[in-house]
Amino acid sequence: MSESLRVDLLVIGWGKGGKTLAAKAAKAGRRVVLIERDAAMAGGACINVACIPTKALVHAAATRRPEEDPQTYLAEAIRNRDSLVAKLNAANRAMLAGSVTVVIGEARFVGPRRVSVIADGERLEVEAAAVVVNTGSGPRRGGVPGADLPHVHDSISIQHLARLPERLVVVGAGAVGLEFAQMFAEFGSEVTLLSRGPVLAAEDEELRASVLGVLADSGVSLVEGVEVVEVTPASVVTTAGTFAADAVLFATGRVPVVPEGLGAAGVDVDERGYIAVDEQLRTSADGVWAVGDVNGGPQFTYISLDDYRIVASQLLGSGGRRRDDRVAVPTTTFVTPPFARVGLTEREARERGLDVKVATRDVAKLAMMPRPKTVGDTRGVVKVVVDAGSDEVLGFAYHGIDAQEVVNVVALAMRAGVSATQLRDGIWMHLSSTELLNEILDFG
Ligand SMILES: Cc1cc2nc3c(=O)[nH]c(=O)nc-3n(C[C@H](O)[C@H](O)[C@H](O)COP(=O)(O)OP(=O)(O)OC[C@H]3O[C@@H](n4cnc5c(N)ncnc54)[C@H](O)[C@@H]3O)c2cc1C
Ligand SMILES: NC(=O)c1ccc[n+]([C@@H]2O[C@H](COP(=O)([O-])OP(=O)(O)OC[C@H]3O[C@@H](n4cnc5c(N)ncnc54)[C@H](O)[C@@H]3O)[C@@H](O)[C@H]2O)c1
Repeated sequence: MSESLRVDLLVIGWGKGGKTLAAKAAKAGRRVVLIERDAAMAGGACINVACIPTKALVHAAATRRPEEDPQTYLAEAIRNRDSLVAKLNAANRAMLAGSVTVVIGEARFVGPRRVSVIADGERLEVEAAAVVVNTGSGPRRGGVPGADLPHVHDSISIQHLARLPERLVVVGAGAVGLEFAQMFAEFGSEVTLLSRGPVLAAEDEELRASVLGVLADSGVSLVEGVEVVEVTPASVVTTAGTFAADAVLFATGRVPVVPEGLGAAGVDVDERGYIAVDEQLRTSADGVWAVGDVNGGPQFTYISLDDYRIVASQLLGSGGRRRDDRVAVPTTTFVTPPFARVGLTEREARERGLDVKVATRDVAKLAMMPRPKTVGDTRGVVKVVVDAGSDEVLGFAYHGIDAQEVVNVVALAMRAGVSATQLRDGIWMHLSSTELLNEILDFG
């Protein structure tokens, strides 16, 4: 049997941007269908397999006491993570229940704004006035011999290991590589991190050294400037020698996940295979938008959420919001302690010929921010780059506790035109990590 539906909005994929849009549009009285291909992915990657489960494991690893048995501890951490994910997954289902028609099955375009899906053994066709593609990205697997051996993992499968590997080799040192390398070292594995080029190459040297220092202290052996040649059942063969491994993680970036039938829908992709969009996230097909990782923008949950705002402004509002409205977007890599940045590095600022004032401090030496001392983690370094003429904060990088919070304050200041002096003279709660701004920005 086959059924056909005509609705106002069809969302393909249960990602952050799409689910938020589906809920808002339904609340505004629109008829909305959301199609998700995997029942276990209710709520999308972030809550089920990416941000949240990995940060739960990072926290568990960082708080393991040396006397705790690594195998038992990992098993417990995985159980706790599973229980958290199950709760979030259920909450996400509940959020759309009763307002959005959710269909579980793989969506495939069969024409302009027309999609076909097999759900519960039946074929359903959905035609919509507006279609939003939110199908995400998937891990890029290593294209070397042996990369499909059973002990070779991506960022999802490595989270479900039955036993902690004695020796783990991590290939790729982006956010995933850094977070997992340190996490597994702290769980008790012997970890080797292999990187093609220098790790955190875009960062100023003080920050790079600080992050690499904590990785080394956690027991991660870093090898830079190396290419993987082959994976064997017990090793990773590289241009810099052979590394023993009973598990291997490929953390070598992401590839787009696009629905089949983009041609039938008139939706173009770019040279990397991501759906091509303009500054309002419109695709080449009228009435079709792409949000989240699949549109080739920065791959963060909060960017997918901002993509939602851009599409919502067109479908439910006055249509003004654009991608190029984004200013001072912060990032955080969740090593322990975390490393956050917003804006320019000193090197970038100087390369642009800007006249800058720069301050760098070790967290341990910040007299006006006692919080790290009270929680027993004084690792890290903080650096700020200020325009000497305008007093504008050009860049801020902080490796230390609460970095993911402090960077948001600085990012907001940069967006709102709050000067470095105003940030320095801010009345910041004692004890908070924000207090570091009172000290680091005091150039006097
Ligand atoms: C290990 C890891 C850790 C991360 N940590 C962070 C972090 O700490 N902070 C952060 O901001 N970002 C983090 N990210 C990035 C973040 O997870 C992604 O940017 C974000 O989840 C992308 O969401 P999205 O909106 O693109 O869609 P997704 O959440 O990827 O959802 C896409 C959905 O579409 C479904 N789908 C695909 N094709 C079809 C189809 N044809 N039909 C129906 N459904 C389909 C998929 O099953 C999936 O559920 C992390 C990523 C990884 C891999
Ligand atoms: N804390 C966070 O916000 C967070 C955490 C994890 C992931 N993410 C997001 O997920 C995405 C994916 O992360 P990722 O770390 O997989 O990707 P990435 O693109 O950040 O890093 C991949 C690294 O692997 C290297 N590489 C690629 N192919 C290689 C090969 N064959 N051999 C050796 N090295 C190779 C690349 O040069 C790069 O340094 C990122 O875009 C990131 O934004 C965010």
